[in-house]
Amino acid sequence: MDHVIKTLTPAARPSEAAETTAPSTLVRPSRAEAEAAVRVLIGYLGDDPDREGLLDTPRRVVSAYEELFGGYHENPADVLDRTFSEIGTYDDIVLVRDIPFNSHCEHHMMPFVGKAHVGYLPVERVVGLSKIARLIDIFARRLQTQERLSSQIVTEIDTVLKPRGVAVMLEAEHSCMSMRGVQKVGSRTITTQFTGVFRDDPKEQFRFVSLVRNGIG
Ligand SMILES: Nc1nc2c(ncn2[C@@H]2O[C@H](COP(=O)(O)OP(=O)(O)OP(=O)(O)O)[C@@H](O)[C@H]2O)c(=O)[nH]1
Ligand SMILES: [Zn+2]
Repeated sequence: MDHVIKTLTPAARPSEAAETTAPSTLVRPSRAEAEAAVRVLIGYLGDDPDREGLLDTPRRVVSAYEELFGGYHENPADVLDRTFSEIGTYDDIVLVRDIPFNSHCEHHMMPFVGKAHVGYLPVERVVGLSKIARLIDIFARRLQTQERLSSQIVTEIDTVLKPRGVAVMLEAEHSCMSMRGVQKVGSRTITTQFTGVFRDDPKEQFRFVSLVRNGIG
């Protein structure tokens, strides 16, 4: 399975956007408990957590995880709350392509790394281009599936900007498939999700894919 092309069913619901945010009833373990868990893992692997080289490792691992999974503590709507209306009569596609991202699959907690391409058809207002990349990072820095990451990006842009349509394509390599398990180095998974005009009009969908692939629609 070298290339998997998946077109998800339409209309990811707005509630899905919050799906990977920890429910408020969940008691968050302390940092000391998280570091102790890393010590247990080191011991389970067969090494000595008290040897010099590993003494500081639990602290480092928890700090790294706080950074890699910082998306749980950020609100995607905040990123998109600033929009601009001085766009003249522009109403055609805005497409940001080749946005690098890295995330972690929720099944193995191993990285999947790739590129995102995001387009939308604005209605009167546009969002700062960098905010699209920031939005991707907020959702990517959580435990994810590539499918849900795709749908969350689309749903958030659709909900906040209310454009004529949103299109997203993610292409990524999953290290749980390359470094372990089935060990298929170089296989890429492609997911797409469309709303509005991109979902309903095959010509617009084709134009998005052409712009992503060739830079011309
Ligand atoms: N659909 C989907 N699957 C994913 C994603 N990330 C990882 N997976 C898959 O999640 C599946 C988990 O399958 P399991 O059989 O429960 O776990 P496993 O025994 O470790 O499976 P293998 O990876 O085949 O060794 C694997 O097939 C992974 O390839 C993702 O983003 N989307
Ligand atoms: Zn995995």
